[in-house]
Amino acid sequence: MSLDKSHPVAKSGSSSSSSVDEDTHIMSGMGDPQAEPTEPFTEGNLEAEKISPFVFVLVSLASISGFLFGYDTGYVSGALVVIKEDLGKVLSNGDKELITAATSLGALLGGVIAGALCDFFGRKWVITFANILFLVGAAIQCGAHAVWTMIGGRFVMGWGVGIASLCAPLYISELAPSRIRGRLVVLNVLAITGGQLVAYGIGAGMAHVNQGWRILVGLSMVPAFVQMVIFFFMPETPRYLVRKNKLEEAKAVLSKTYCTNDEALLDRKLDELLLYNSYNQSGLSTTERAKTTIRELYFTPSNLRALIIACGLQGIQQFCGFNSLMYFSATIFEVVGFDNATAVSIIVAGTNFVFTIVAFMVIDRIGRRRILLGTIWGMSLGLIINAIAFHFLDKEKENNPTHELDKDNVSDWAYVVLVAQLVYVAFYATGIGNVPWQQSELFPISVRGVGTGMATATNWAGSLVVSSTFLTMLENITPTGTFSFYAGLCALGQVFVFFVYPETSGLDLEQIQKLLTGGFNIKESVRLSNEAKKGYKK
Ligand SMILES: O[C@H]1[C@H](O)[C@@H](O)[C@H](O)[C@@H](O)[C@H]1O
Repeated sequence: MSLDKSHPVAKSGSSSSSSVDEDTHIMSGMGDPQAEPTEPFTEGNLEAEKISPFVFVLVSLASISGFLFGYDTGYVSGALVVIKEDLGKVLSNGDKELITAATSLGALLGGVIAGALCDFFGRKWVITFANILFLVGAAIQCGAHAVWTMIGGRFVMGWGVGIASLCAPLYISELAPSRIRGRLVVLNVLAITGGQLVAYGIGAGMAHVNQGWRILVGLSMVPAFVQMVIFFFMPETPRYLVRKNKLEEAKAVLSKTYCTNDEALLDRKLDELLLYNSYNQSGLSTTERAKTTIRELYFTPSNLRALIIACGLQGIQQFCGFNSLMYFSATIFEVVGFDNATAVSIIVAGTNFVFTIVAFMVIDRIGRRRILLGTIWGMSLGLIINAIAFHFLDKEKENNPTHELDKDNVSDWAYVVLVAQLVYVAFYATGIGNVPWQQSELFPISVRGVGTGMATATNWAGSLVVSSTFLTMLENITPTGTFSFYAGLCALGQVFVFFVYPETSGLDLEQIQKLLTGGFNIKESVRLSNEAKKGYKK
């Protein structure tokens, strides 16, 4: 198979002057570092061909991982309320925190190693493995009669959540045709937010059922089992197969994901994948491989840029404080005086879900960067209004200490809190709630596993910090102080996105990695993205 030098990816000397080649590709098989960001896709390119419905089937099945991520992080808030003395004693706040945090901690550890596992065993087998962890974790919890058994079960499940949170979007983005890659990854986030919503709903339904929380946990085993069985029959991604030098298998998967049997087009795509995805580390010991990969991640400037963007976006997603709402919204609404706080918190989860659908519809058309720049400021706005409303609520309470007990007379400021939080959630779900999960597209295959592992770990570390400090912050610096603090962090996030996040929508994975050579290349990325979109068939 010959390398087609006229192909945009292989061609050099295009118009981008910003893409000077300062990067040195350490490993062999990494493609021509002199190559510039590429031309838009046109006729005669596989990316311009029709997309097979088969892709949607594969992606939907992979998104069961997202559903489990959402369900397993979501059911805890409902379960904690109804466990009562089922674990041998009344749960203290400390017990509740440990039960909640055990999953985030497991996910943090799972996220760190998930990328390396994916590179070693293949994407599909790691997703299968995550399901085993989901099943074992759920079984331990269902049979738990002591707090520490429950914590152990949540911890095992957390490993599954962390691994799946990296592996499912990685699988999807490596399989997806460029023009709809963003949407397909959002489909997984839609499954996450859907899983959270379902968990809240079932949790509310189980609220008065004796030992109902065991059913709530046990139900999570159904999708885990189904996905585990199905994944035995799923294909690997073409990019992973190329990496493993299984070219015929890669070509067979490509011909299924695009509606074409055109050998020339398929070969051309394979050439392009080979240029960027074949990665020869044979002959190196495991330690040498690890060292080389880490060196390549940190010392190749384009990879370091990818890492800064990926970790930065995941950091913003968590440190904007969203999960404190996700986990504690019922508590907040109870404090501001709503009678049916759990029902109100379902509205928060529902808004998160609905606006992820909005993201699904616009992420490839409008683009990741523009969506983020158009939404993060709205999160700050929602948080500031929230902070102001809490200020006046506190004033009202000072003036009328018995007001809190008067459930029939909810203050107007409580409604302002509700609306402000919904505004915040809507902006979050349209943008930063899903864009960071596009992380795989930033890294070349040689460091994709480790790079996305670091970014996923940043996400779970952020989630752990925010959820374990939120209640203390409310107490020590008041709700007004807490929400103002998060509003400030969102503003910093907006600045970060403006300066370092290039537009990646419509670009091929291989184009993006080229783009990050020589700088963040924001202007060039916007130009390439616009041209790529023009080149697609209607
Ligand atoms: O993308 C998801 C989604 O936004 C969830 O609602 C949130 O709980 C997760 O932390 C996040 O990673």
